Amino acid sequence: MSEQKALQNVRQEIDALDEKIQTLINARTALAHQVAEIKQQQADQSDFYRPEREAMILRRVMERNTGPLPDKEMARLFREIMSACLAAEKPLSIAYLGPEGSFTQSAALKHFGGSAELLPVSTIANVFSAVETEHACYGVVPVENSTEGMVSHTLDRFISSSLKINGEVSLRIHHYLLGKGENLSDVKTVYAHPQALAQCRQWLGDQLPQAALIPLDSNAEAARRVSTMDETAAAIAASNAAEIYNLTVLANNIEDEAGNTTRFLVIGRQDVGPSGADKTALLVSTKNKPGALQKLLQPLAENQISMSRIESRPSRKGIWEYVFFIDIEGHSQDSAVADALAKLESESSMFRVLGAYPKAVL
Ligand SMILES: C=C(O[C@@H]1C=C(C(=O)O)C=C[C@H]1O)C(=O)O
Repeated sequence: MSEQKALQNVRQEIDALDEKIQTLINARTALAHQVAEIKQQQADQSDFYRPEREAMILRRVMERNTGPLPDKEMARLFREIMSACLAAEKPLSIAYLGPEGSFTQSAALKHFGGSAELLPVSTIANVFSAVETEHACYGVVPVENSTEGMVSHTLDRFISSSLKINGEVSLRIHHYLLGKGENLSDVKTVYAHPQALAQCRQWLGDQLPQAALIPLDSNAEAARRVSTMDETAAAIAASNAAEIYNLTVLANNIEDEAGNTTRFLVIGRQDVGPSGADKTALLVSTKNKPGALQKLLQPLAENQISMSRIESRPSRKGIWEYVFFIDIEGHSQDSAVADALAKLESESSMFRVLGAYPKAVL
């Protein structure tokens, strides 16, 4: 058989498979439609978007995958199929810390897929407000970076908000230096979010020791601003900002830490059920007396629940009063967790479950 003929045969097989895949995707969409109809009839009008169900589906896709397509790639495709199925029933609007081209946009896309309607919002506080006022179904905000630690604006906003944490997204962060010219040596001023400036501190010190470093609200805002300036200005931003704002890449992967990762939270108004691999976030405060924090955390140790993070923030109610943000493994409805939380609540002066949600899958 000639090579040409062999190629033709394989392509015919691909075409036949594509047809089957397409039929199956439409059959799946029809089933998702049935689910939506049942949900519509229910008295409590339960939420159309179910993060725990989606997480379980994606984990199962990865578990049963035998390749040759890698697990993550396969899960990404299913992420898109679910995104499209859901959008056919109820388009989800997602407010995120913009502007367009921000890392938070990439996180929102990674979590909700390409069929969600993404709404850029200018501050973290406004992402919360957009969801609180029901202008958006969900919101996405950064919460911590592996190099620079927590994003305090996000934690603080939870103190005054009744929104829940409905999910998390983990995103590997690569920073790019974007400018108008061709040469790094022309750059005299670098604009970026303070976190990005901090994450690239060493590189900037080595490569651009004379440059002025100007903090702005976001990296995408820095890229937008630099697009209106001359070749002496540069921005630190994500690679997609280069296309959006028509800038050239002067240097890539300029972050100091090789594993630089940011964690984002999905915020919403619903309570999410257990998915089998979950986290619970708590907001607690305790009386300011010796040993109080230790006593507060005792029930977690007794129930063998691991705490993955604890942050303290001023309560803003009185000076030297603090609240604690605590992340634990497991879902607040799991019996060992529920038991520990009941004890923890009785030891605290303020106690709230900020959310129980599936661990990031992708
Ligand atoms: C179909 C459902 O609703 C939504 C769509 C899903 C899907 O396409 O698989 C999964 C969970 C929900 O976000 C469901 O609840 O099962």
